[in-house]
Amino acid sequence: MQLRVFPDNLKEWLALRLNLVPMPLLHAQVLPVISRAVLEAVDGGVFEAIQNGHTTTEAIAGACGFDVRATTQLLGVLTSVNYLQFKKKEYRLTRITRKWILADSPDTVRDLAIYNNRIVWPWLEKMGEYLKTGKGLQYHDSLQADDWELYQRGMWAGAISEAKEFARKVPLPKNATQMLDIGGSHGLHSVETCRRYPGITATILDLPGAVEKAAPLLAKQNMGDRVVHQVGNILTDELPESTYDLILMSSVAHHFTEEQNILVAQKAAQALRPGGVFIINEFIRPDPQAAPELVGSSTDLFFGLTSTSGNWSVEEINTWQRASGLTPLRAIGYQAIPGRFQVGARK
Ligand SMILES: C[S@@+](CC[C@H](N)C(=O)[O-])C[C@H]1O[C@@H](n2cnc3c(N)ncnc32)[C@H](O)[C@@H]1O
Repeated sequence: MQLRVFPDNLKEWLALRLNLVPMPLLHAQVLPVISRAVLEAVDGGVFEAIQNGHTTTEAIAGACGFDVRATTQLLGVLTSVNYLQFKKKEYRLTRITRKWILADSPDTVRDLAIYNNRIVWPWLEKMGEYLKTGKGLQYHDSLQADDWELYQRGMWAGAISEAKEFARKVPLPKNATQMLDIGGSHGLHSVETCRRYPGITATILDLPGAVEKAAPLLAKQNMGDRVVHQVGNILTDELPESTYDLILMSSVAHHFTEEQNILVAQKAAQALRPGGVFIINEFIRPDPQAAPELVGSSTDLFFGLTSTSGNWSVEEINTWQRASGLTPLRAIGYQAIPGRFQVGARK
């Protein structure tokens, strides 16, 4: 996937073709403002205010506790990116905001936006430092209790759009019964897998701060004993031998160094039953010689900054799997999330 600018008319088309438009200003001036405006609007409840009938600028400002003039400017930005429509002095939600942002939509990414607004945004200011030192943050070591809650809710919102597709496509061995979800947090991948395959039960292994705040999210899924949390640290804890048919590690490899990922692959290999499958579910670092890809590249830098690691290529992941005695399977991409793959291997 790529970010493109579409001209509104022939004059603009020509200006773009002739390289007369200073494109870096789009990235340097326009996009940072749009990003922050969207985050503040979600966090401030602009879209829920409109859903609840506050459709004029004054009413939206009143419902959100915002200044009227500043709200006019904010709503202008949101309308320009098709998050809102403006007709007869009233704002209306669009299909983007109704499906993806409203708190009561089953597809909402709202909590990820709130996490990004409150916790992640200040991290981005450290990018210059990261580029000089190569040392990013290790945020799992420094999150406070309230941050853990925003983090876990954010991860839940980020996983909603892929969890069903994960379960539909996962190369599950026949007669599988036991799943381990390393760093599984909210457990949505396990929940959707267990819903699709009634014979399976899942254990979600995660750090104490995560389990404490993710437990209420899992409880809402009403899975009872079929999906349970286990407090632990995959880097220091041992796994039981020949126990699991499916071991998933989703969005965790980008936090770990190569040595740590090799260690996890070895632990997973010995914890799988024969025929069992180990899946690393990740954004993949694009090959710079191939076509540019927006999601894989931006998440690679983001995870470098926030975890001093980053995305890995399919080949790198397969190398860890092979070194642990597993046989790599064909990587499976997502329709819903560009740049993201299930990179599996069988014992
Ligand atoms: C980015 S979240 C991914 C959550 C979920 N798997 C998903 O795909 O949405 C990373 C998770 O890994 C957990 N984690 C990080 N280091 C870990 C470790 N050493 N052992 C177990 N879990 C860990 C974090 O607490 C967090 O819940």
